[in-house]
Amino acid sequence: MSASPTRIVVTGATGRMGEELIDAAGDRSDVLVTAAVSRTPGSVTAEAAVGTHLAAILADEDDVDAVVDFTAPEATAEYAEIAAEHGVAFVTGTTGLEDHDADPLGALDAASESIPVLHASNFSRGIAALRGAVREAAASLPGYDVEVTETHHNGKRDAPSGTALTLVEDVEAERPDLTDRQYGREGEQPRETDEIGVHARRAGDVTGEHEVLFAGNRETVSLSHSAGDRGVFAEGALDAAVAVADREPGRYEFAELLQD
Ligand SMILES: NC(=O)C1=CN([C@@H]2O[C@H](COP(=O)(O)OP(=O)(O)OC[C@H]3O[C@@H](n4cnc5c(N)ncnc54)[C@H](O)[C@@H]3O)[C@@H](O)[C@H]2O)C=CC1
Ligand SMILES: O=C(O)C1=N[C@H](C(=O)O)C[C@H](O)C1
Repeated sequence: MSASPTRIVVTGATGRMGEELIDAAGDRSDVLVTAAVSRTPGSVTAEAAVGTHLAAILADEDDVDAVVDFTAPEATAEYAEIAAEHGVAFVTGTTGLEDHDADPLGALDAASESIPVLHASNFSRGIAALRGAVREAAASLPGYDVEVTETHHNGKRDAPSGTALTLVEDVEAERPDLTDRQYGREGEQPRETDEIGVHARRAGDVTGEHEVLFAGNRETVSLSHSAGDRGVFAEGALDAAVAVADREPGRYEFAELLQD
């Protein structure tokens, strides 16, 4: 007999990722969307309870295992706290959390004292593999210039992307000499050796592209990833929800779950 499905609540349910999560969950037997939370109008396709407030939904719904959240930093801060109050695991892919007034990163840390919490700037397995390759290249190409470029659809709110910032951190971990993040360039600005360039492009309906370029010693190495559609992220987030729902309270990493 198969195990019972992980019961999830999707926030931001009428957003691009919310819709994708509900679609992807509909094709799986290991997750069940029991409720959808949306503060903006739109139709929710799941046969699930629909509400505007996560707290009310969690008070009404029994046996929810995890909240899966792709919204906005202020919402993620609020929802993490509510999930913790109800003892429900919290999986979020929201980006732009750094230096935000609502302190979403602090809220995730606080919530992780009582529930499992997993935040990933990118839930694609391809990006998890790219990160490993980037760390390896950064370690074995000392002194090379590094430039990170991302391209996303014109509806994206934050820049640079959360994934680009994660890739920059991966490079910096191996290259402590790169202390100056250079977000775009203009005017007279010759490149300094301690710079790591970070560039964001917004155009049309591009799902998400990332490139890390290493250049030096008369050669270039380019490591890149392109997401074909948002289902890639939705699948990874649902895998994460299934994997962490029953774990001990704490912070979890997407890459570590892929190794289990
Ligand atoms: N980690 C990953 O793999 C991925 C992360 N993302 C991130 O997920 C987030 C959402 O992306 P999309 O779905 O494209 O955005 P979207 O704009 O299509 O949807 C956002 C949803 O959040 C809701 N929302 C926004 N502000 C809110 C608030 N203050 N309170 C309650 N609900 C609120 C909106 O009503 C909407 O339903 C972004 O931060 C994006 O960067 C997107 C794709 C993949
Ligand atoms: O907003 C998006 O669309 C995406 N956001 C994430 C990010 O900021 O890195 C992940 C993915 O690239 C799509």
